Amino acid sequence: MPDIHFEKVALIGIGLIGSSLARVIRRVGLAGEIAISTRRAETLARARELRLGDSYHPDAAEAVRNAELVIVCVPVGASGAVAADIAGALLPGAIVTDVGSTKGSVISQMQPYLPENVHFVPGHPIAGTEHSGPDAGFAELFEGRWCILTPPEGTDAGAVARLSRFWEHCGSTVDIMDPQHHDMVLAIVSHLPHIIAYNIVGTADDLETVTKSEVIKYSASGFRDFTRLAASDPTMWRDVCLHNRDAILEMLSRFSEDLSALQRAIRWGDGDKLFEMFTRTREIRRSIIEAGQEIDVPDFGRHVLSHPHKD
Ligand SMILES: NC(=O)C1=CN([C@@H]2O[C@H](COP(=O)(O)OP(=O)(O)OC[C@H]3O[C@@H](n4cnc5c(N)ncnc54)[C@H](O)[C@@H]3O)[C@@H](O)[C@H]2O)C=CC1
Ligand SMILES: O=C(O)C(=O)Cc1ccc(O)cc1
Repeated sequence: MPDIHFEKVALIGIGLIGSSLARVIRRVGLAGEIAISTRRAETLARARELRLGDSYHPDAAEAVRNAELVIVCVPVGASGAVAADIAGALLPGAIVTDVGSTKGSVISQMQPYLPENVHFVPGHPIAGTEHSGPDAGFAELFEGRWCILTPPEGTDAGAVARLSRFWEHCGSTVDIMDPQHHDMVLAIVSHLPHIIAYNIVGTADDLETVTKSEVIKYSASGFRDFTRLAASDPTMWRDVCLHNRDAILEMLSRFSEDLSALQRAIRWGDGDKLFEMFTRTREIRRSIIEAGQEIDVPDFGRHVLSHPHKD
């Protein structure tokens, strides 16, 4: 039995992250009841077929009624609308959290709606795949991963501790961070790589001199890695770009400057510069592996490619 237990947990949004949470909450025994709500009737029906929860609600406010823990698992652009929907039905003393990839924007969208008598502790599991929808989730997703919490100043320490313990039972290690800092860090380590992947795959697709079938046929593992990221959910990544705009633009402008320097070194045949740079970056990879962070995305969800998800 875990040392933390919620009588009722409500999951709003039941895609990759929401359904992974439902599975691990059930497996570990973190809740007496799992209530699920999501926007589309088909997705809710699929969650029911998969037996992800104990109750299913087209209306998010119904799902959160009497829930001690509410986890909002929707694309970041929808978090304000969800907060508006659930605000009037929240249990006094409940913990309200989310899993969004951006934090500053989620806080500014949700906080104005939330009553004073709930504990708002925004969160972000640094764990995911390129798949989406309720079929894509798996209970092990959060194992050995970080989860960042960004509680606003003055948040009740007991609520932060309870939510931290919850994520630890899901297999994660928790870090507490300022939301602005979170958004800057994630812009470089997660958002930019996805944007670069979308861009390079788009560039390859637009080429006139190289055919699409050649791109597919000869794609070496480097290009394949980009195609995995570029297959990620368009709604989710549109929202990330729109909702972490400043940090992403800052990182993109640094990236462009460095790319220009690289371009110049190639144009002028400056082998020393190229060698120096490629040697420096190699060290980062080595440090990641030494820190035990080099975990390939597991194959658990791959079969869902045959179940295209429409959300
Ligand atoms: N996919 C990933 O690798 C990761 C995603 N995240 C974050 O988790 C959140 C959810 O992402 P995924 O589970 O991957 O997305 P998903 O596309 O698999 O699932 C999203 C869910 O939200 C529901 N939804 C969309 N708009 C809604 C609305 N207005 N009201 C109620 N439900 C709504 C959809 O029906 C679906 O059930 C996003 O904020 C994303 O930034 C965080 C870490 C990793
Ligand atoms: O699939 C991958 O490689 C990811 O990077 C998953 C991911 C996507 C978004 C997040 O906010 C956190 C993790």
